[in-house]
Amino acid sequence: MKALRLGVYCDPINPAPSTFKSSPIFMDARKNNLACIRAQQSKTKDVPIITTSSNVSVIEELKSKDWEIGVLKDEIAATQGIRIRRRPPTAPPLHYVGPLELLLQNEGNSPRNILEEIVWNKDVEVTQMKERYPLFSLKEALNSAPPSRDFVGALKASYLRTGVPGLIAEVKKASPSRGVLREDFHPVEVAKAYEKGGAACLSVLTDSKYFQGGFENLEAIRNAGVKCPLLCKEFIVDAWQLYYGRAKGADAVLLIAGVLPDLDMKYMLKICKMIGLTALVEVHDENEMDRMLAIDGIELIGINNRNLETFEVDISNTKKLLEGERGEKIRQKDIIVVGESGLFTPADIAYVQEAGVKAILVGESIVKQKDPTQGIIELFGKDISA
Ligand SMILES: O=C(O)c1ccccc1NCC(=O)[C@H](O)[C@H](O)COP(=O)(O)O
Repeated sequence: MKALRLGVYCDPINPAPSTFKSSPIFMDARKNNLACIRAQQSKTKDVPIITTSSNVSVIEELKSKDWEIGVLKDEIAATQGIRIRRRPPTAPPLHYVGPLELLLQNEGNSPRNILEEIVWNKDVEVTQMKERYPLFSLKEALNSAPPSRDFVGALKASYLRTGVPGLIAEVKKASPSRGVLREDFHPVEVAKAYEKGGAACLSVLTDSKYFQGGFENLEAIRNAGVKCPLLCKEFIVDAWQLYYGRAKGADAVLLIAGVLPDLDMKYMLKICKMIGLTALVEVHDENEMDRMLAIDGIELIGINNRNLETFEVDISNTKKLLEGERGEKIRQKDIIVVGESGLFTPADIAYVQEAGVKAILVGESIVKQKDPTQGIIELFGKDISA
C-alpha cells in the first residue's frame, strides 16, 4: 500500500441504517441530491458561491454515502459473477481532515482492466454531464427527438432479403485494442458508405476518450438523412444516458451484462421500452448468457467475441454460447443473436451464421477500407445492397 495523500473516511455522527442505505430509493435520493446541489451551484456561477460549513458538510456527506453505496453495489454485483467494479473500492471521497489532506491509495484503487477503467471514467463523465443536462431537460428534449426506428425489424428484414446475417456496421474511428483504425475519419461519409453497401443498421461509437467518438457523430449521421436505425455504442452505467442517447437520435443502445447487475439491467430495459429504444444486450460468457436468459423481454442479444478485459478475440465464443440448452432457449424465446467482433471474411460470417446468429456487428474490417462500401462486399464475398 502506498500512501500518497491521506484521505480519511468517517461518518461517526450520522450513519444511515445499513438496510436503508442499500435500498434503491436511498441510492437515487443521494445521487439526485448531490446532482441538484452541483446543478444549483453551476447555474449561479456568476454569483459568488458562499460555501458555508453546512453545505460543504452536506456535499461531503453525500459523496461519502454515494461511495459507500457504490461499494455495496459492487458486492451485490460480485454475487452475480460480475467482475467489473463500478468505482474504486478503497477510496472514499477526499475529506477535509484538518491541515493535512491525504488520500490513501493502494492497488485496489487502480482499475483491474480496460473495461473497468472505461466504466470508472464513464461514471465521472456522466456525473458531470448530468449537471449540464439534468434529466428533466432531457425528458423535454425527447418530445422533439426524431421518432425511433425499428432496429430489430431492420435486421430481420435484411436477413430475409439477403439470406446472410443482417449487418450492424460500426462507425468507429479508434479503439483501445487497435488504436486508430481510420485516420481520415468523416463519420457521415462512413455511415453513408455503409448504408450504400447494404448495412441494415449502424453502430455509432459515442465515447470520446477511448474510441475518439462522440454524440455529435450520432446526431450528425441522424441529421444527414441516413435511414438505417442507429445504435448508440456507449458504456451505459446510468439510466440518464438512455435519455441522452434517445435525445441525440439513437434508436437502440448497448447494455453490457458484464457491467450491469441484474436489477440495473431490468431497470434499464424498462426505461428503454418506455422511451422507444431497442436494447442490444451484450454477453461474453456462459454466466452472462444464463443471467440474461433468465430476464424476460430481451429480444436482441449480442455475443461479443472480444473479451473486454483482456482484448482476446475468438469467434468460436459465439458458437460455444449457442450450443445445447442455451441455443434451444434462445430459439424458444425468439431472440435474435448478434455475433460481435473479430469478423473479417466470408468464412467468418458463414461460421457464425452456422452457429445460429441472424445479425453481426462489424467495425474494424470495414471501417479500415478506403471505400467502406467495398469493405462490405469483401466481408460477405458478395454485394448485399440490392
Ligand atoms: O474494441 C476494443 O478495443 C474495445 C475495448 C474495450 C471495450 C470495448 C471494445 N470494443 C467494442 C466492441 O466490441 C467492438 O467495437 C465491436 O464489437 C466491433 O468489433 P470489431 O469488428 O472487431 O471492430
